[in-house]
Amino acid sequence: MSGTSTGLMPPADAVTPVRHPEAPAPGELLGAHYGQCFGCGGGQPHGLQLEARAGDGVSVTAEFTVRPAHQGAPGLAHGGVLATALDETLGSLNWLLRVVSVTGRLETDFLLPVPVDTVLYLEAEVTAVAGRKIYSTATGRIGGPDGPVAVRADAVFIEVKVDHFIENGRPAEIRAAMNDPDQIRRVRAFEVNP
Ligand SMILES: CCCCCCCCCCCCCC(=O)SCCNC(=O)CCNC(=O)[C@H](O)C(C)(C)COP(=O)(O)OP(=O)(O)OC[C@H]1O[C@@H](n2cnc3c(N)ncnc32)[C@H](O)[C@@H]1OP(=O)(O)O
Repeated sequence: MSGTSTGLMPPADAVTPVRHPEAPAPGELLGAHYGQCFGCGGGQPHGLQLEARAGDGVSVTAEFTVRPAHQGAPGLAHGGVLATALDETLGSLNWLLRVVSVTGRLETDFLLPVPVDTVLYLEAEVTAVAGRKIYSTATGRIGGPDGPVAVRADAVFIEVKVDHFIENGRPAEIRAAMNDPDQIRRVRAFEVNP
């Protein structure tokens, strides 16, 4: 059973997550955090183009339709693509906390095969916060939002500053992002202290 790895257990001093007062309202579409993101960007034709919405508390929902480009076995989604869908949904929780964080650890259970053309109904929530560590969990259901859980994950995201991307990203893409007013707006929208 998942959720028991040492790195995924919140420490004793972890606190309950708090939804930022300026977080998008429940039901609001969050939009892509970066147009070239493989998980959510519109600029990646074979990407997941996952659309997440704010939920209640510190939670989000998202939908992802498995396309032929996402196959691993004939007619079935690749496990890495499903893990990406979970990772992306968990990453969009950043908008609710208004912090920038990156995946530190992602532990995934694959419970049911997911055929091409299936819509994966995803839900994610932050369960605890300890310093820069953000503990979260996600499920992906098939057959409808209340259908059986096909995939699930537990994760620890680590809060970073925007400098994390500027210092580590390839310069060409960083320059392009810094020159894109929409990108700057998006980053500011989920970073309290830019
Ligand atoms: C300009 C464009 C901006 C675009 C915005 C895009 C937003 C992105 C959206 C998301 C897109 C989708 C999502 C994606 O795809 S995000 C992409 C995939 N993830 C990454 O690339 C992350 C790569 N890793 C790193 O860069 C570093 O290792 C990080 C930054 C994570 C930590 O290195 P750093 O030197 O900063 O920190 P630290 O080592 O002092 O650790 C600090 C604390 O954290 C704890 N810890 C660390 N690792 C782990 C672990 N694996 N499990 C459990 N705990 C871990 C550690 O024990 C310590 O705890 P404590 O001692 O305090 O108790």
